[in-house]
Order: sequence, then structure tokens, then C-alpha cells
Amino acid sequence: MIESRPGAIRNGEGQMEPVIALTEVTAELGGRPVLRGIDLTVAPGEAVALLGANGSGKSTAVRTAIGQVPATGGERTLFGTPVRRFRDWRRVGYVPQRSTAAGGVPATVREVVSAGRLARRGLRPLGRADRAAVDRALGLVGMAERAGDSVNALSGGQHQRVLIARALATEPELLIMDEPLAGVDLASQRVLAGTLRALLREGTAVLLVLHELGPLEPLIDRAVVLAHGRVERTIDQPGRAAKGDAGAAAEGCPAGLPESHPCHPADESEPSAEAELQTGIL
Ligand SMILES: Nc1ncnc2c1ncn2[C@@H]1O[C@H](COP(=O)(O)OP(=O)(O)OP(=O)(O)O)[C@@H](O)[C@H]1O
Repeated sequence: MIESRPGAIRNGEGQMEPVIALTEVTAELGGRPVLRGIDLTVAPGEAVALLGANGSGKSTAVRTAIGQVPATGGERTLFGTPVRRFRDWRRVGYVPQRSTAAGGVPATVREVVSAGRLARRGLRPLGRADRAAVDRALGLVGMAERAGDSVNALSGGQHQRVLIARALATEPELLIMDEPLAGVDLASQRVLAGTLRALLREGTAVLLVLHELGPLEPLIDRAVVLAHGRVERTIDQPGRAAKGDAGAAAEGCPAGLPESHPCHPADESEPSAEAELQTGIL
């Protein structure tokens, strides 16, 4: 999957270029140090979870990675370009933590999701490809039936789905979601897992801030645990660690899989991604 992925970037030695690379990154908020030297990489097609206690710096790490929080030290790149020079934002989909879809402005679900195409089409009217991407994103999160409704009439979990759909409509190569499972029921979490599995198979890189892995556990290639603004530890393939190598091999992941070849086995305890996508219930 990774080797044949279109648009994959390689450095001079033919190595896969990470889509996110943070090296010894430090950051402050309100004059206080929040990130105290973070190293984090996410490769194309890889799913990385940021874990840690409240206030450990997960959201700040993500926001620093995409330039929303200035770094006070260290190196940050997106797709191999220093973040301060990066402009290709259509390659990045970001679902922030606990935000609302329209901030009280009257807008329909479709309008909010269509905003995800802005980075691609600028101010030009929606074309056929744009409309198809919006429809696909609405279907993936099970909100197609609500496309014409005002976002102000949605529940918290439905808001979350619309924000995810807006990010998916961008058709990003890197999808970042900050606590996508918060306030989302278990059935919807499983559908989100199916959606992510499909994106990972297509080569999308995924960075998630999570408090627990839940149904996403089999998809995660690496969990990075933060504590007090530092990386406390890194767990490769936490789903396999929980089950043991034999368990992973039984699911189709060769034991000792190198990080550059992440594996996203189908979890037979859950409906397949395709089945989930057909149900469209998130
Ligand atoms: N705007 C701000 N001004 C000052 N300090 C802030 C600001 N935002 C966050 N902080 C502080 O930065 C630290 C890290 O916050 P951050 O939101 O990154 O943590 P988190 O790991 O994502 O937490 P949670 O699990 O609660 O979402 C916390 O101590 C928080 O109080």
C-alpha cells in the first residue's frame, strides 16, 4: 500500500518522507512552558495516537505541528517543508477538540461540509468533483439524510460527525483529529473505526488525540504517551502489544512488522469497513 501510494514523498536516500516530523519541539502558552522537547513523526499511511493525562500537552502538540501554536524551539516539518513555509493546506484535514460546526451562524450541514473544499477550489463555485467529495464525506459519517438541516439543530455527537465530514471532504493526505471519540456512542465509534480503516488503506496518514484507544486500537500503528509536555513512552502497535505477537499474526500482521510498513488488519470482532460504510451510521 505504502510503496504504490501516489504522491508519496521520498528524500534523497529514497526513504519515505514523514508527513509530520517534530524534533525537540518546545512551546509556551500564557508564558508557561507546555511542550518541553517533543519528538514525533507520522509516516504516510500510518496511524499514530497521542495519549496522556489531561493537560499533558496533546492538543498543544497537534496545534504546534500544524503551526497554530508557535514553537519556541526545535524543528517542525509538514510533508518535508518547514511549517512556517508550508502553504499546501488542502493536504491536511484537522478536526479540533470540542468545537462547533458553525459558531451560531445559520448554515446547513452540507454548507459546513462543503467548506472543507475551500482549500482546493478557493472561491470558485463547487464543481462535480467537489460535490461528489462532499456527498461521500456526508455518507461516510451517516449525515447524508441531514444535509439540508441547520447545524444549529444538531446534537453534540452529530456536530462532531459534521466536523469529521468537513475534514474528509478535503480528501486530505493527513487527517488530524483531536478526541474524535469524545461524546460519541460505541456504535458510532465503530463506524469511525471503519472510516479510518478505509482511509488508511488508501494511504492517508492519521494522527489522533485520544484518551483511550477503544475500537480504534487495531488500527493504531504507534501510541505516543505524553506526560508534562514530554514523550513519556512510545508503544508500537498497541493492539498487538495487548494481544501478543501470535495474536497479531493470526489477524494477518506479520510479527516484527517494520514501522515503515504499517499493517491494518481487519478486526473480525467488528463489521468490515465496507459493511460499516454501507450502513453509514456514525
Ligand atoms: N490558551 C492557553 N493559555 C495558557 N495555557 C494553556 C492554554 N491552553 C492550554 N494551556 C495549558 O497547556 C497545558 C496543556 O494543554 P493541552 O490542551 O495541550 O493538554 P491536553 O493533553 O490536550 O489535555 P486534555 O486531555 O485535557 O485535552 C495545560 O496545562 C493547559 O492548562
